[in-house]
Amino acid sequence: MTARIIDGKIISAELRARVAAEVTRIKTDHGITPGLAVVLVGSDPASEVYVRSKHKQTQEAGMASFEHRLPADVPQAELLALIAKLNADPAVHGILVQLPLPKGLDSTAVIDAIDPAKDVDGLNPTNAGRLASGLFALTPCTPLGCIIMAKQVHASLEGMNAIVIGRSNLVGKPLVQLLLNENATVTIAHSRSRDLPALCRQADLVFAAVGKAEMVKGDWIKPGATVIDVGINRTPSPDGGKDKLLGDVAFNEAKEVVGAITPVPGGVGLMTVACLLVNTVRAASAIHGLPKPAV
Ligand SMILES: Nc1nc2c(c(=O)[nH]1)N[C@@H](CN(C=O)c1ccc(C(=O)N[C@@H](CCC(=O)O)C(=O)O)cc1)CN2
Repeated sequence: MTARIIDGKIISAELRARVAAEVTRIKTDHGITPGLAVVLVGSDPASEVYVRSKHKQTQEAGMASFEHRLPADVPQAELLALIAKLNADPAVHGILVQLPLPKGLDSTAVIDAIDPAKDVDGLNPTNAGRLASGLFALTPCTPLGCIIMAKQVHASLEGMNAIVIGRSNLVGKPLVQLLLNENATVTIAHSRSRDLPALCRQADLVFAAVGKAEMVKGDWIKPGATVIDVGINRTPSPDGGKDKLLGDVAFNEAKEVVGAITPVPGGVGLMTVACLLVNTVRAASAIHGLPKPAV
């Protein structure tokens, strides 16, 4: 069987074009420019790359981008004061604090401080609770991207057996809720699950979000299954060159078995930023009481 490669480059570009069209419409019809504020604390090299990409793509979509950089040793109170300022700023419709935060800062308190209406990461307990209750919520970006990618292969996920490997607040837990909203049958597995390979083999849809390079092997996968690989594991290159990016799935083994699979890089990661733009448009529309946007 030849595996279909689910191309994040193409799907994210299409989504970003739809966001840009929606931004133009909101500006023309309502005179509102959606604005996103991204807060980067410290200088983690991967976070720097992600924040630069967020800034560039926000501007390309026609939105206002506000970047705030703080030193790694910033006092918690100063970070919370910046969040309070952004909560009150009418030009800012979305607030995102890049994670992970440097040691010594309490990320739970920081996320709690973000106005739920501007929480474009969907991590505030109000949004997490609303999502779990089936209400309108801003939803974490990577799980949103996972669902969009799965739906490129299956128009409906209803009744499918899905496994989510990983139970983080950023990916695993919200992804389970989104899959339930799609009427999938969901198993959530984690480091303490017994016989993970056997659980995995029952799934039509595999979402791997464990953060361990190539942990999910080819013989764990049901033939023809769809695999969405959320892992981005930086691994030293054997020849001492640039680090390699590996997913949580052993891609070369898996592609011989699956029906469709996302690559790493070039898969889910690219959807994360595109979905952040979607959430910013949704937040701006909700804050101003505009009709639901077309993205
Ligand atoms: N506040 C948040 N922090 C973090 C999130 C998040 O959703 N909210 N997710 C990740 C990092 N992330 C966005 O912030 C992110 C990850 C990956 C990519 C991406 O484009 N990946 C590329 C490879 C890029 C590379 O070379 O590193 C790909 O997979 O092809 C974008 C954004 C943790 N923090």
